[in-house]
Amino acid sequence: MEYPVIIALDFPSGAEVFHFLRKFPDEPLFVKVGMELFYREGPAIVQQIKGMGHSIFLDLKLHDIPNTVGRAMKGIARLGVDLVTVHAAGGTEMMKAALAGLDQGTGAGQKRPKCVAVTQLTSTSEWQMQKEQLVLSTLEQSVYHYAKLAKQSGLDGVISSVHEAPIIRHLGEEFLIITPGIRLENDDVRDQKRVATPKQARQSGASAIVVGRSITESHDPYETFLKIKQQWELIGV
Ligand SMILES: O=C(O)c1cc(=O)[nH]c(=O)n1[C@@H]1O[C@H](COP(=O)(O)O)[C@@H](O)[C@H]1O
Repeated sequence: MEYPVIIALDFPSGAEVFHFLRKFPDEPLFVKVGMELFYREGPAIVQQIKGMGHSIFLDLKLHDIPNTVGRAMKGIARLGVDLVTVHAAGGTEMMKAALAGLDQGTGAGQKRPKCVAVTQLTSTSEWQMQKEQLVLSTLEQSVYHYAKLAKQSGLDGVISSVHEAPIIRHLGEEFLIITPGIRLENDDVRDQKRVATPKQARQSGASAIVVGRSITESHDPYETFLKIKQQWELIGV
């Protein structure tokens, strides 16, 4: 992807986002607006960040009946974002409805936002998945199964941990594999369960990484961002 390091803007308010973005030089970034920020600030925050020249991953992880998801995606496409998410657990009918909604909401001459499916969250362990979701396969099998359903539904890719990226890559070079749960060597894992470094992500065939707190809570976010980008770029593919 053009911008392989996506910064998760997990802040409680727009004011904090702009304070954070001022620490970066004037260059385009790929940033993720998630539920915390979007539910507080609404669609205006998307327009404001877009106005600064950044690409936007609007991560609202839609998971509802096909009709509702399709209609919601129609509205989301009108925001002119670059990437959106659904939960693969919503099923193929729902994922197809999401794409149809995005197509309907994309204006003439605009690009349809890319749509990727969350497989198993990186905060889920295999034990949890088996006990709480009653999915009695390995975690890798579940993620791969969801990735195949996403592909069959016509989606552009998936979100998974770095650990499942190599097997998902069998679904094709063009299929996007976006991997959160990224930590630098000595970082605290916190609520994540399946983590990896940027270097491991690149080596595993990920298309891009999502990094939140390692950058947002760093004493020098821009320097940490550059360090992560460098780790990514140093690995040949
Ligand atoms: O869809 C996501 O972006 C996502 C999926 C997933 O399985 N795990 C996951 O951590 N994320 C997001 O990636 C970001 C990770 O944040 P940090 O753990 O602070 O790097 C958060 O914004 C999560 O919402």
